[in-house]
Amino acid sequence: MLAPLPRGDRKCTLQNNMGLKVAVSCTVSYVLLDLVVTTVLYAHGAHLAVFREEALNFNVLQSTLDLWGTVLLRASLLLGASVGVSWNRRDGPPRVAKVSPLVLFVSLILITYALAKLLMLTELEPATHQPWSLSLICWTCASSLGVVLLWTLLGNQSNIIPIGSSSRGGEGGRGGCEDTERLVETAGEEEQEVGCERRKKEEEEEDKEEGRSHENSSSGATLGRLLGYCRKDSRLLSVAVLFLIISAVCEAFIPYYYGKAIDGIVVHQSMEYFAKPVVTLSVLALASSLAMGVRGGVFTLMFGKLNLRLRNHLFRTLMRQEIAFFDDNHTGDIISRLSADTTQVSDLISVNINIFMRSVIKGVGFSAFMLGMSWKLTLVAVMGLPFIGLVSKFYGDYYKKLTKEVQTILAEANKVAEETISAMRTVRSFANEGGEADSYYAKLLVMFQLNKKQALAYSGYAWSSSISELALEVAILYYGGHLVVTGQMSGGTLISFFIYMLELGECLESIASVYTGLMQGVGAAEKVFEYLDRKPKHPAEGTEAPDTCAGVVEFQDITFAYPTRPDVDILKGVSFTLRPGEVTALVGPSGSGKSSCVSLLENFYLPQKGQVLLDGKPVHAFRHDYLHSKVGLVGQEPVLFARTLEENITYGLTGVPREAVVQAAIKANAHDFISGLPTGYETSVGEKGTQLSGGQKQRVAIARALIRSPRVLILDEATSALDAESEHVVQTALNGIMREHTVLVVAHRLSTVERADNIVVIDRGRVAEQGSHTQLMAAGGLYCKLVQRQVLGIETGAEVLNPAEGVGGRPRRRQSSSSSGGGGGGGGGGGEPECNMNY
Ligand SMILES: Nc1ncnc2c1ncn2[C@@H]1O[C@H](COP(=O)(O)OP(=O)(O)OP(=O)(O)O)[C@@H](O)[C@H]1O
Repeated sequence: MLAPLPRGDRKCTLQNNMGLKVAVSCTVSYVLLDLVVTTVLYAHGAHLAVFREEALNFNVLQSTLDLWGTVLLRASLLLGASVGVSWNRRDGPPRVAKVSPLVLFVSLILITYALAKLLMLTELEPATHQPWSLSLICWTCASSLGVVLLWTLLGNQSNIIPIGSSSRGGEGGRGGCEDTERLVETAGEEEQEVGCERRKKEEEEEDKEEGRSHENSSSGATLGRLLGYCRKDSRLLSVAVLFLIISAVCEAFIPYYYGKAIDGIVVHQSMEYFAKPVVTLSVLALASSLAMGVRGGVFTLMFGKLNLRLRNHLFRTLMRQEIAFFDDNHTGDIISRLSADTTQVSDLISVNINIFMRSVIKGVGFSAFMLGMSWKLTLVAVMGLPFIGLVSKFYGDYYKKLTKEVQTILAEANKVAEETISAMRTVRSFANEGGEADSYYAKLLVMFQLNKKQALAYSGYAWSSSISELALEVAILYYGGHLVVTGQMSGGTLISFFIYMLELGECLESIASVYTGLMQGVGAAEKVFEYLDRKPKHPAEGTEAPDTCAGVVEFQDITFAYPTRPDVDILKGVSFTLRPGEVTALVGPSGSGKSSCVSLLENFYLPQKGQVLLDGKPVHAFRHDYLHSKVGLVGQEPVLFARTLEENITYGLTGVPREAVVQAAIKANAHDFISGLPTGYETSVGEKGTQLSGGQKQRVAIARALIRSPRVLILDEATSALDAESEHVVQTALNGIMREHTVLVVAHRLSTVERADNIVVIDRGRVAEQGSHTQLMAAGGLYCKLVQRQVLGIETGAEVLNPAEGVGGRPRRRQSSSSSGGGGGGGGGGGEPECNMNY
């Protein structure tokens, strides 16, 4: 038994039923109207005896009885569809929609036939002398188009089928599944599921449709915005457009004068008649080629300017984004927007719009000339064009679908290649070159299968389009020949007409191909604008820049989750203080949140609760450059840039004297190895500093931090990759300067931890305990257990730790560095006592 429909659903059902009824009654009325009008026009009013007369003496060249007959075909198509959708409200409309292309094809044939009839009838007497027949032909064309419209209307009823007949429900058309579940009390669960599945599919289809129509409307807006982007070059653009118009107009006249020249020889047989058009032709060709050259140059210049502006603007916008944006977006995607998409966008203006405008102007000019020369031949050409268009569209859609699939697979293959090549050392150390090559090859094979389909589709397309073009050309030649023979046209005009037609075909082809380019360009522009419009969620808008900075840092009741995983709190109510002249060590198991504390102090992210204060003010309140000159960071795996050592040390600073660079390098124990290099401070370090050892990289990174004389110095495991000797010297240097700074060390070495004034033990995002080494050892808490286990090898039952982790939570560096290749092993040779290994 069915429960009563909720009021909203009932309203919707009624509306949908109404829609279907309206569509069906419109169709039936239209069929009646078509029948009456066609009969009246055929019978020249009420002269019905004509049916009998023409049926008995039918002559296809003179009679319009066959044209009247087309009304029967139209009526049966529409009545059949109406009965179908009324009979089966659920499946009828989709079936009707499915055969829409066929109905369009039939309608085109009807129109073509009507136009052919017009040509046949005008062989007897001019069309103006046969008003009834002319009206009948016009009506047949119009009513055939009407069939397409009504067919679409009936097919669209699939989107608004009432809930009761197992379609979508709810006032807004959403949530149909839930609504139907409420409706059906006794229906089997299985049936319900099937219904829901179908409705989901329908919803998806509709979403796609909505997406497509939205795409169309937004394409115009994007194009407009892009043109607005070129406003600065509006003068240049107007020059380009002016020359484009000049060259297109000149080109449009050229075939006309070809015909005149031929007539001069063939018809007039006089050099005078021949020379005039040849001179005009030459002038036109010269003007057109000159204009074309200027136009091409100016458009290319515009391409360069637009590209420059877009890339510059986009890169600056990217630089402003918050760190979470880069956590969330794949580097490859960002780079592809910066390179491929911006190129496509500039192409859109410089190539596609250029060709599109040129083709449209030329096309209009050619059509006007063709009409002027012979409306009859133009009609024959017009009759063929829709069929060629239909073939192109059919194959074009299929080809586009295949291309999309190929691109998806290609992107996947590129991902494999990118990942493998960027991790080549790891791949080599696991001897997995073959495995990676195989997985790349597997992706390529899938692509090749699609390429085969593409090849097949292309042959089909090339064959059918060239056949249909050839058929049209033959028809034009045949009918044109007839016109020339019957004296309705000169031979020269036929040749001009033929050239025009071929050129028009080229114009239409380039409009079609440029349309794809335009749409791709618009798509790329939308992606670029999406980045350009993106407002950073955590903008660097602080303004504070006090003259003095004491360097007191307070973490006040911090609760923090990464924006990419907002549900997982990494830090939960963390509070501790860093004081000037003191070294604070952060220790704890891996993943406990130590580096996250560093990121918050660097203002990379905003905490959800609490705040990080520098001298009593939140870190985000400081001016971006000020904060980062007062807070220096030596990261866990310092990243160097593919520049010289000096440029790396002075990174982000300008006008730094060499002495300052050397001083910083001396403090970081980097000066000796740098001066030992053949080109010293001018030595390039290679991509990400791969031409240096891990220890050297870290010393350069320390120098980079020290050169700014920061008040707060963060050392995130900074000394872990140094050999014992280097570490000792760096440590001594750091000890010297530590008293001048507030130091936060994410510590992994017992020596560092022991020396710290304050040790903050973080466990699972909370401060487990804090104090000096002696205090914490005496307390016998987590810290004591960690130290005992690591130093003495005593099993303490501190299950919070992974056996491979230490005080700092990191796996033993010696093991990990060897497997990660250049990660940081260079200077980190053996020779350290066991208690000095990573905790
Ligand atoms: N960018 C990020 N997005 C989402 N989650 C992250 C991100 N960075 C770190 N995490 C998660 O936050 C948690 C804490 O990471 P964090 O790097 O702060 O730990 P840690 O104590 O420094 O560990 P380790 O000693 O191994 O470096 C981990 O569970 C990690 O998976």
